[in-house]
Amino acid sequence: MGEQVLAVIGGSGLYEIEGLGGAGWQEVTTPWGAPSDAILTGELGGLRLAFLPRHGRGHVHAPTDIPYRANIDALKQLGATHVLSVSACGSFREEMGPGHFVIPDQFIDRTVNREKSFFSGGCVAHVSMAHPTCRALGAAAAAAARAAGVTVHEGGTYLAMEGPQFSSLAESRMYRDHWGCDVVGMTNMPEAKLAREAELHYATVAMVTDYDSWHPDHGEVDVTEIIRTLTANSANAREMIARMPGELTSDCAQSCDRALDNAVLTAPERRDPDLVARLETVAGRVLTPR
Ligand SMILES: CSC[C@H]1O[C@H](OP(=O)(O)O)[C@H](O)[C@@H]1O
Ligand SMILES: Nc1ncnc2[nH]cnc12
Repeated sequence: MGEQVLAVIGGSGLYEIEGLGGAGWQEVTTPWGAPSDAILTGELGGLRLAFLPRHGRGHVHAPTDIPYRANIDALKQLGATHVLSVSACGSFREEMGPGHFVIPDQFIDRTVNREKSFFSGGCVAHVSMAHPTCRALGAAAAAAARAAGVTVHEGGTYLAMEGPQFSSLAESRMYRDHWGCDVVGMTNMPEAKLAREAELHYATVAMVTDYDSWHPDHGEVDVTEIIRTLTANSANAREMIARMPGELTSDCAQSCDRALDNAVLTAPERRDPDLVARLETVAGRVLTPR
């Protein structure tokens, strides 16, 4: 069992974290372009940690424009084995109120305008997304958040929408009443798909900021309201992250780290050498004879 390295992708409202030993911002280049920002690395309670602000410091990337592939590649280059996504979300459930954290175990991907795979013609691969999150990592995050005093809901379906506009009332009702979704956000797809392709353990902490627009007692989503809740959520997220070293285990029963076993269909002699070279970080384990 190699060393576990935790990557945290911070969402809206979480652009840096404090308390890392030997902290420094590292510029990382990737064959998929530049990541969202430099990556803050350091040590926390004996655990190596890498923190990447998904929208960049100062919130410069819109959900559609986030360089999702570069982010995952860069984190893996830095040795990440686990990726904990920390994201703001709207809630479709009365009981999942603003300030609560939800640990989804399913996603519905309604995004349409993003690069969703590292693989393509010249090296085709199909990984399973039946269980898109790492249960062990999600449970560790749930325990850390509860220890930080947060109300946590384990399990649920995250609807990933393209944005940047919020949902219409009809969409909000459809996601909630007909599709059975629990929370909505704009960024966890294709992030979760790419983490799976890169054989990383991935889980999301979806921090509720609002009731989207379906709730009869709450008005439509309002960004000012969201930001007010985001500030409190971000403080709780920092408390949760500080407790992750005590909760992270190597107990994954889903073999997230072997997701590419039997996934690559392109015959070795038909593979595009340039693409194979670009895939070295994410898929070198199965593509490059060692
Ligand atoms: C600030 S409201 C909308 C914005 O917040 C979420 O971002 P993230 O998932 O990175 O926390 C949501 O997905 C939207 O991008
Ligand atoms: N209601 C909502 N819809 C999409 N993304 C969100 N992020 C925070 N609240 C959201």
